[in-house]
Amino acid sequence: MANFGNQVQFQKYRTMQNPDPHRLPVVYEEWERKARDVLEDGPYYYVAGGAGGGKTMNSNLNAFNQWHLVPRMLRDVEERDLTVNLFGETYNYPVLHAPIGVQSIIHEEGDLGSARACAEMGIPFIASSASTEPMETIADEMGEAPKWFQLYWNKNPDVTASFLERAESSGYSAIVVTLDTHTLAWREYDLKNVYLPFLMGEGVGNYMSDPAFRAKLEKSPEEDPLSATMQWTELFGNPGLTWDDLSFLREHTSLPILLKGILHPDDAKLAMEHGVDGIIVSNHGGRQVDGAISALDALPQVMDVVQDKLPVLMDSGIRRGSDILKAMALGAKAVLVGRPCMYGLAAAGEEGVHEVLQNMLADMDLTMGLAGVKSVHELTPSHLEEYQ
Ligand SMILES: Cc1cc2nc3c(=O)[nH]c(=O)nc-3n(C[C@H](O)[C@H](O)[C@H](O)COP(=O)(O)O)c2cc1C
Ligand SMILES: O=C(O)C(=O)c1ccccc1
Repeated sequence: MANFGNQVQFQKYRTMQNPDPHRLPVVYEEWERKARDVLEDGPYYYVAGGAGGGKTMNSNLNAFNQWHLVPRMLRDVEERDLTVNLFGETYNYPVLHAPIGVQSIIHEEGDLGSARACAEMGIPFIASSASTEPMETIADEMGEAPKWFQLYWNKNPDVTASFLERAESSGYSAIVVTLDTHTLAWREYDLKNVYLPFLMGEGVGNYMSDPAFRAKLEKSPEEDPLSATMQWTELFGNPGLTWDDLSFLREHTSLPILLKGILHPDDAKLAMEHGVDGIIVSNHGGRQVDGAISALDALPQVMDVVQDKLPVLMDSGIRRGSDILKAMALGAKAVLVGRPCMYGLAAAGEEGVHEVLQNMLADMDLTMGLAGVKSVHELTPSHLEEYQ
């Protein structure tokens, strides 16, 4: 059987016989442009904007240009292997859908459209704590397909414990704890546009449906949505947490725990000392600390500390197939794709997310083969040259 990339590529060239005037973009930048065309300023900049002046958001992309692949020849790359194993599960591709909140502001299909696209491809969908649909609805929509849950660790331990218990009992197989967003950063465009989706009741599905959250309210969210939203804003983030608090999570879940937002090698060391199961090197797509190190630049330093003791994943800046290969050559076991999926969702709902992921993986598979690499497991820094 032909490899994934060849199949997708051939299927596209074959449409030459009957061209579709409404076909979806192939060029990545055209997805961005399409999203800009269909979204109002508020939601568009909520997705596309970064913290402060967007310096880190730009460095995330530029960092990939610092590294060049050095292709090797005559290495029998006829049958290529893209599968990865994480926490005892084998996944089709080294790619996961990044946790993204408030997807209802992007397209009416929202979280469920993205979740279905991932389910169809066997790509783990990381459901956000800030999804508009409750995690159980997303899980039902996905059936047996792989799914992880992202935790925003809030100020109320009962609500946090309840989220963990709900995630485990509704079939999620890992917990991603996002540490870099205990407070929303200074986001110039959202402030300019006076745009905060939660105040309009978007992205709060897990909270409004949570028994521990509801127990704290005088009136139910159905009776008094505004008070419930105010309660949410007070509870959402917990800037007071420390490393010692991690034991609380372990007590409330038996699932693997990954920490998302690690950039400093000393934090990677602390993560290992505190017994977590995985690390995600990320700066949240440059949406939190403007001027922060790019995620790709942080990766080698984290790898020096972690080596192969824990799986390290990364996100922030993955746009094309070669980006995935570079991140993996520097040590990432898999990558998370964020904004590109949202541009796909904006342009064409579920079909758009599917298309964006499929194109990126086809590009990755073909590029990998052409670089002389037969399996994602073979990728090492020896496939790269740093541009001085
Ligand atoms: C609109 C939007 C919402 C996001 N919401 C969440 C979230 O709820 N939880 C989370 O851990 N990360 C969230 N992220 C960060 C992503 O998981 C990921 O780290 C980031 O998008 C990677 O950067 P990139 O998309 O530029 O590659 C969000 C990102 C965007 C663009
Ligand atoms: O906007 C974000 O980056 C984000 O992570 C978030 C935070 C709270 C709710 C929804 C999304």
